[in-house]
Amino acid sequence: MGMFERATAAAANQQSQNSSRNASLKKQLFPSSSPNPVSTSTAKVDEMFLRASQQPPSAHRPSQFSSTTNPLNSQSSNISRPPVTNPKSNTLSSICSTNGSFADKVEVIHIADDTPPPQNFTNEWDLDEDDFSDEIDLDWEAPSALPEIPRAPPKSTPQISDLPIPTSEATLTSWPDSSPSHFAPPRARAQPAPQAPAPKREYPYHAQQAPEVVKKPKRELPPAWKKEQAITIEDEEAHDHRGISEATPDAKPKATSFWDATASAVKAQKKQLKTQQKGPGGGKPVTDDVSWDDVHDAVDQHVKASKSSNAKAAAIQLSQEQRHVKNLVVEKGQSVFFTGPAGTGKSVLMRSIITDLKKKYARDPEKLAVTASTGLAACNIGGITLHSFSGIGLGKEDVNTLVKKIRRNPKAKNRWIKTKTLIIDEISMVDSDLFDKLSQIGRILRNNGRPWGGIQLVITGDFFQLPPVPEGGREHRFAFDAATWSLSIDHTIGLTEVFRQRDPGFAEMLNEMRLGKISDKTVKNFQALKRPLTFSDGIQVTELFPTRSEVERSNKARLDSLKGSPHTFQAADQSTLPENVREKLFSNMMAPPTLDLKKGAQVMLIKNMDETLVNGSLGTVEGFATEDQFGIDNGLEDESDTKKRVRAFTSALENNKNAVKYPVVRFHAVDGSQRVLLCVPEEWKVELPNGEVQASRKQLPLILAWALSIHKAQGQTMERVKVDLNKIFEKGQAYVALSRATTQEGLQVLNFNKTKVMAHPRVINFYNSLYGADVAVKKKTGTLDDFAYQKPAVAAPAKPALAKPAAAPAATTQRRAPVYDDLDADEEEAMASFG
Ligand SMILES: Nc1ncnc2c1ncn2[C@@H]1O[C@H](COP(=O)(O)OP(=O)(O)OP(=O)(O)O)[C@@H](O)[C@H]1O
Repeated sequence: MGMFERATAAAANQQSQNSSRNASLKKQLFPSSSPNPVSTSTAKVDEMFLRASQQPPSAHRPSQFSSTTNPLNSQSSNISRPPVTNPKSNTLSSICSTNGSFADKVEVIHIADDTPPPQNFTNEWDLDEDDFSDEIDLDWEAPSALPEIPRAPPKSTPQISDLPIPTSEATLTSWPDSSPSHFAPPRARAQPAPQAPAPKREYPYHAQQAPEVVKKPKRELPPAWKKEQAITIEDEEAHDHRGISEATPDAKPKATSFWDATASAVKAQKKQLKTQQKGPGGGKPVTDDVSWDDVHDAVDQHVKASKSSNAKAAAIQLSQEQRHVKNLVVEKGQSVFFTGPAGTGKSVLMRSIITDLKKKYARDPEKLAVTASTGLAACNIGGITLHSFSGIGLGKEDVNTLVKKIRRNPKAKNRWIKTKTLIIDEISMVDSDLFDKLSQIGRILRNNGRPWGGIQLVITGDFFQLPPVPEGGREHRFAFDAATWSLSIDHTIGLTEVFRQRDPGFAEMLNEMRLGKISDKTVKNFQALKRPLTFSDGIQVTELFPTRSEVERSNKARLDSLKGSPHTFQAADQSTLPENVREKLFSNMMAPPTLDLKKGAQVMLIKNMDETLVNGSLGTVEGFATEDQFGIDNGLEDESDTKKRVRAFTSALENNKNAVKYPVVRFHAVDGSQRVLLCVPEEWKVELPNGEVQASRKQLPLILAWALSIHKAQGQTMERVKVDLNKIFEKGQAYVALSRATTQEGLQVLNFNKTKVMAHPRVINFYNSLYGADVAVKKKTGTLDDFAYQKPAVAAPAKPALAKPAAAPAATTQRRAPVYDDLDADEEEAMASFG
């Protein structure tokens, strides 16, 4: 009997043992399950939830289902978002320098420099086996038989309820949508002294070659501004907010200098200065593109950003169920698959887990491999694709051929041997064949008969969201269909607490949609959302489309309708990957290779800047300005005539027409305020686990945002969304698209039709093995309180059902030994794995 047949038989056997427990299982909403049929686990899981519910609601929990938020006042779930712990969050610097940007013609900015790639830039690429043709293992053959994969052993797997509930409220994690770079330790730069006016500018690229660039004069206002404004403020309240809300720090002593001033004091100071400078024609642009208002606002935001970066970083506190999962992974070393509806904090949790695992493996970082099914998802968590990690290239060959290929690639082989914990994000887009192949490859390369050669797996994703790209028109084969799926995972855990949508009614509608069981009431509610949305701040809803071409067409048409010539910003890319792979990788990065912008263009921020300007924030381009217009150290420190200095500053604005002009964007921040920011280039990197950079792109952290693809929207939280269901053609698309919205007030749905909302039947079956879909629809968004409330009604004998393996019921009849014959030669599809 072959290995996989044995695995299948084992699962079938287990399934039959557990079948009697199914009925009671289905009464449970999102139990934690384990392949280990330990009968006592259920009670303990229930107790866990009971304990959880008996604890007073913690501060981090949303006022769950208690109020409907309005995108206009932004009292949304995002308000409580903590700031990003981002050493670069206040960086408004640029590495670009292009002359002639004031020319009144089409402007192409090449965000490039002549800096050679960083030293750790690698030219290794695991896909091309020819690159490693002189390897020693050419004649190696995989062993014909490996030890049998152990059947779900009667191991003493700790049950979730056995685990100590982390009591520390100090479970900190960075902002969920943080760029990978935000999790890196800050680059070496001087800690600002207590009285330091502002952090030094950071030049990500130049710093490596030209340290003197870092020593460039600080970005600060001319001293004249500081002095004059500091001494004229008498009353913080007596100022004009110009409609821009701003938090005033608690009980701060009266400011004595500009940089020590409270935010509102700064505002008042600038108002006074503005009044002086505007003169009778106040508000008129002082350059072709940017008005004084823009400049003042941008200075203001720069001050805020500086202050916030120095302030103590706030952080999301993980919920109790999130902490449980993290504990299982980090402390207990268990292989875990955690799933849950959109917005339940899977990404937040995964980032927190990665942070902790990085600490755990600080001495040997290569023990941790962070991967995702697609390049986009990988970029979002600072990892690489699963294909890239494993060194299988397109992965179409059979296992033995792939093993040989990896053995010829020392770095890939090393990764397989060294990795102790493998993170896989967006599992919904991983194909079952790939999962089985990698599991088998791990066994062979690590000479360990356990699935994946004993590597701890930490997997997340939601199978109701975008599925794997179908190959050659055949049916989707999900990772949970893999023969080795349930054997590879100790615990399957469903997160239940929805953070993104705080309106219980809306969360309920989405949950019905997710499960494909939509009540008439929900149909009516969705149909009522067809009304057009208009917002007083002028920022329009972002329309989500299934295809990239629709997105490009829509954005282009809107841009063309604006007056003037576009300012074009070209990305600066670095990579030594083979051209086809590089192209695919770059084409799937969030930051575009070319970005055309005009005054009036609607844009979305694609990096976190601080606590309220985050990945996903929408804004409008107000104009274009040079960096120097926002921070000039013009050597006037010693002069005493402040008015003269102000005039000098004004003149500097006029004279800096040779510097590159970047977009000044007025953003709709997540706290409901409007904030203006000069957007300068940022950098994105794709790195191997050992820190080697495979590819990097420098580009403005902006995309046009009248339209966005559903693929790129996956994982985003958006305040204003428009979806036309007539355009939807794939299962999961409608759910992904609609579940991006935080509120109904910020969602417009055209042509809502029940039949357009397609949940894959096998996905439904799979989740039915975790909880009853009927129960879930009724319970909608389950909470820990729901579990506690249910407890008395659950008969004690039903408890053992929770110990059932996650995928057994759905997979038993469909599970099959993997067939590794040549798949359809669809290069394009396979390459999609890289993005
Ligand atoms: N413990 C928490 N406390 C407060 N807010 C949270 C918490 N966890 C997540 N959030 C917030 O919920 C929103 C959704 O989180 P996240 O993107 O991690 O969800 P997700 O499950 O990954 O969603 P999707 O499946 O749609 O990608 C974010 O705005 C995030 O800040």
